[in-house]
Amino acid sequence: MLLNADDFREEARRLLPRFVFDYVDGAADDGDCLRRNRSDLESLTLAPRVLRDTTVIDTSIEVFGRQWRVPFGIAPTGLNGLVQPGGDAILSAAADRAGAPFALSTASNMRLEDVRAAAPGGVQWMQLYVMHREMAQRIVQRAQKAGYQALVLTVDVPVSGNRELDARNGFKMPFRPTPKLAWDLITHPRWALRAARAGAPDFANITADGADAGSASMQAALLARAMDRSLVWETLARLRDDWKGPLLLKGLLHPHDARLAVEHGVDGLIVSNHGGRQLDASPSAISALPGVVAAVQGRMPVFMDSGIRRGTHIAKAIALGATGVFVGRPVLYGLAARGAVGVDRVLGLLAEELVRTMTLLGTPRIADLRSLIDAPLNVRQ
Ligand SMILES: Cc1cc2nc3c(=O)[nH]c(=O)nc-3n(C[C@H](O)[C@H](O)[C@H](O)COP(=O)(O)O)c2cc1C
Ligand SMILES: CCCCCCC(=O)C(=O)O
Repeated sequence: MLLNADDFREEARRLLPRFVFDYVDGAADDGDCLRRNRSDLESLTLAPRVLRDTTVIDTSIEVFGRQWRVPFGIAPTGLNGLVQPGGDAILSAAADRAGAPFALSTASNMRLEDVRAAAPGGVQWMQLYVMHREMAQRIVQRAQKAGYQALVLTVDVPVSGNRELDARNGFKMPFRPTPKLAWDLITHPRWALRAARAGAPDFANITADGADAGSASMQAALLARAMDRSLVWETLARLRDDWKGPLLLKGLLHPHDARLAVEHGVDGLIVSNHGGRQLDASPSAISALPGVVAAVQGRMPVFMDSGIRRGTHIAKAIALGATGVFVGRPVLYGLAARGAVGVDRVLGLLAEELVRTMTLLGTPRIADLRSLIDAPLNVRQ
């Protein structure tokens, strides 16, 4: 039975070729940070209040003038077309149905304009990787024109994390079958057939860029996660000018960086260690959250991702000051397991678990969760 995010993970493991599952599920080096994300979330406790009216539970929040029905959204993940062709359109539409935001990765296999069209009424944010400044500028312009409401600059990938599982699996694009990969495909015929019908996925936002050969070298750069490492706080000003809507930084963990973000006119933060896929020595995102929240002093919303698998995890992050959270792998497990229905179910499970948690805690509104931290409750920091 598929009763929680971990069940969907096992189903995804069964249905996806090994190299795809490992790409989605894997982490950097030894997976220490990945495990820490989860165990730190698990070790926190929330002491419930009793005899409070919880007849109606309201999980909605308002972010940048838009109402979210739930305080969580779908994090940007690249190469979703590998999990299922058209993955980003499916995820985006599912987020919209759940009243949640969707963040599209620069490394999508679909053009950002097409993903936007899949859920024109939804909250959609565009994630930016800067391999090349002019190309990034064009992506920003296209995202603005297509109607993305916020821009998320990912700042924790100056270089790729060390993904040994991918190396062992010979996972690289363009896809060149080796005997090991061929066996992987033969033993997962449903996935292989669907992928063969759809054709080899590429980085559609880069190929759609139009700038002559920009494409080939930029695709290679993105594949290698070879970003522009000369990007610094001072050069953020250009992006700040180009993008007219809210600008968020994703991948911050240090309170001092949070203060710099405030000084540089950033509108929001996503405290994240990339789901443990970058620096394996990083602190868990949940343990870094209170320091960032304190540094920001309410001057902008602070979101968190990395390790969220349960409604209780969402409640804990909010109790520690997060405006809301994002989930990465769980929705990809849902997509792999049952397509759109699976994504709906994973989002639905998280929402149901959150409602149950809020009822058990005696906190009918999201703001009540936030005040848990100031109350004499057992919330460890
Ligand atoms: C398969 C995969 C691809 C990812 N691709 C991107 C990406 O293109 N851009 C980005 O900013 N973060 C990317 N991330 C990181 C996620 O946005 C997010 O930080 C992370 O998945 C959160 O951790 P969780 O998977 O434990 O929820 C990726 C994560 C995964 C699992
Ligand atoms: C193989 C290149 C994928 C692009 C970047 C995806 C990503 O950020 C990740 O964590 O993986």
